[in-house]
Amino acid sequence: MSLVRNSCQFVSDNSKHVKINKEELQKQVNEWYINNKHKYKEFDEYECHLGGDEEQIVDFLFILDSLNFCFWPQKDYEYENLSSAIKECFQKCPQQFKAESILKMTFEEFQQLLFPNFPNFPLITERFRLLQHASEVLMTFFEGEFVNVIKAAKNSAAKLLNILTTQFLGFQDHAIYQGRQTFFYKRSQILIGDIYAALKGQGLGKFNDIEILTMFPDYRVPQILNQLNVLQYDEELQNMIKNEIEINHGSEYEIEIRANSVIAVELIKEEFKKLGQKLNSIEVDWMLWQMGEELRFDIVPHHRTLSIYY
Ligand SMILES: Nc1nc2c(c(CN[C@H]3C=C[C@H](O)[C@@H]3O)cn2[C@@H]2O[C@H](COP(=O)(O)O)[C@@H](O)[C@H]2O)c(=O)[nH]1
Repeated sequence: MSLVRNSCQFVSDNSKHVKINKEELQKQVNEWYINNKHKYKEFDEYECHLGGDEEQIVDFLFILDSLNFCFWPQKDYEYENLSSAIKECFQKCPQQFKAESILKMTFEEFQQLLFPNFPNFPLITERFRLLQHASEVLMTFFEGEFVNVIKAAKNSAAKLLNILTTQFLGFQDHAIYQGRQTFFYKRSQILIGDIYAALKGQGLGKFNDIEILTMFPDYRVPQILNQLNVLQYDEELQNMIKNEIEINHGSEYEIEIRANSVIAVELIKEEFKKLGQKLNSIEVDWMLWQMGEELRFDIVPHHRTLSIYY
């Protein structure tokens, strides 16, 4: 995706607080390659829980990835908890998350469905607002069906990304760095990646240009890259993260962390290619995200930014 790659490259070339250690990166890729770390776990969690109905699976992913952000402020509730809660709703009553039903849903019903034990879950009112907004867009432009958004993209990931980031406010994940627009598009790209992975590139999951997606700049992948010294932070930034001091959305720190994560994954992909292992950026992402998840209690803390984008 040239918007994301090109704008993140500019940030990486001009970063003051974050540096990519290319030697460390090469060393890591060789280690991962030898230990087959790039054979990431296939994500087939969806089918076994949603009976393989592809429309229901993409509806589930649209809801999930409209809400898939900022879990860190709340202990004992992570991505997996949200994924399971939404899946349970779909198993009990798939109509509940159709756009028409969401527009009739009260905030209390929403909170009870997805965050029953956390009435004050971080950004919970934002999550409800984003879901209602997305439902209004589906009703207004896509006859209330997310599957019509996918069909409008005609098997192009680039087209689907463009529709998601132009029609849905919640997916407009970009920032301004030294006056320039910098694109990340984390949740819209992860939504496309999830549709592709869950449907194994078939049917509604068939994209002729899936390789245009970049990694999904969240807070877990930079965390593992920092732990492995692939991403090096200046002392001030490293101390803020070590002391779990919040970093503002849109700050140079935050943008440089996210943009250098995007570029580091591109460089990792190139190193794998030199070893004869062709991977898409999303496959490198999944490998790193799973590593970060597994090690999350034993590695340096991740950066803490309150955001609806990741
Ligand atoms: N870069 C990247 N970020 C990802 C994911 C996922 C999970 N997705 C896969 C898993 C199964 C499905 O097949 C999905 O493909 C969640 N996140 C982000 O992490 C953060 C959540 O972390 P914690 O607080 O520990 O739950 C939060 O920002 C969330 O948005 C990914 O894959 N890549």
